[in-house]
Amino acid sequence: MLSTLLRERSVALFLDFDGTLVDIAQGPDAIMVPEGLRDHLLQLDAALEGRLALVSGRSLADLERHLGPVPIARAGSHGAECVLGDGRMIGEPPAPVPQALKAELAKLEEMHSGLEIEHKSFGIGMHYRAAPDLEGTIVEQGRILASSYGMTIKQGKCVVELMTAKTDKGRAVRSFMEIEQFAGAMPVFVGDDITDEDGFAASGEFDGFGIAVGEREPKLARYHLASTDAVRSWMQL
Ligand SMILES: O=P(O)(O)OC[C@H]1O[C@H](O[C@H]2O[C@H](CO)[C@@H](O)[C@H](O)[C@H]2O)[C@H](O)[C@@H](O)[C@@H]1O
Repeated sequence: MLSTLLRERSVALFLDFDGTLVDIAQGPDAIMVPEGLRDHLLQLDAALEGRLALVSGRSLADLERHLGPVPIARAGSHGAECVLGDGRMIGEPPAPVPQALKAELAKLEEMHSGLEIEHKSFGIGMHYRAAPDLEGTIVEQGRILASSYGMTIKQGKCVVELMTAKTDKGRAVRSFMEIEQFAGAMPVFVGDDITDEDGFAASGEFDGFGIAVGEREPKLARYHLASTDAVRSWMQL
């Protein structure tokens, strides 16, 4: 339990969003945010003296759309945008998504029924959860587009993402750990997807560890929680 850990160590807690705090749904906008989650996060942040950070593949604007304003540290777009609880930004924001790419993706979406394009502040999500057979095609198209537009490609659960910045969740953890309020604490990163492995690895660099959530076989996590419900129970203070 987190409460036991907090009695022993000064902890910096990094929480992924989709698949960790909220259940995976059919599309990016179909998620159901559990009642009381925002208040629970605020309580946790207070108990951790500001050393809680959300680290999501979603943009910060999208996180806020689902959670409401959350004055806690958070990283969006896989670490491309990091802010502290008081709104101070860490680093520079990356480049926006090129218009020409948006136009190509609109055509691709028309061609493939079941493909959903998610427009994010600094990236694009190509979702194929509604048509899993499209995986090969979408991965291939993603590689071609990433190379033509000089973008970084990432794969997650039924999604191929193109990012304008070379970034990952490990970079977000390192950025926060350099800030005074996080420095010296033991990072614990909780996440369910492949992209969370970078967060697990970075936590290890600071003598911390990762906790994998759900059914995916993790590579670098030390512990495991079965579901988002289990995560929320583990986080009870
Ligand atoms: O890092 P996360 O907070 O876990 O965000 C990762 C991606 O999550 C979202 O996509 C995933 O969740 C959707 C809703 O449950 C699901 O339909 C989709 O198949 C998943 O890949 C989000 O839409 C992406 O932008 C995030 O990068």
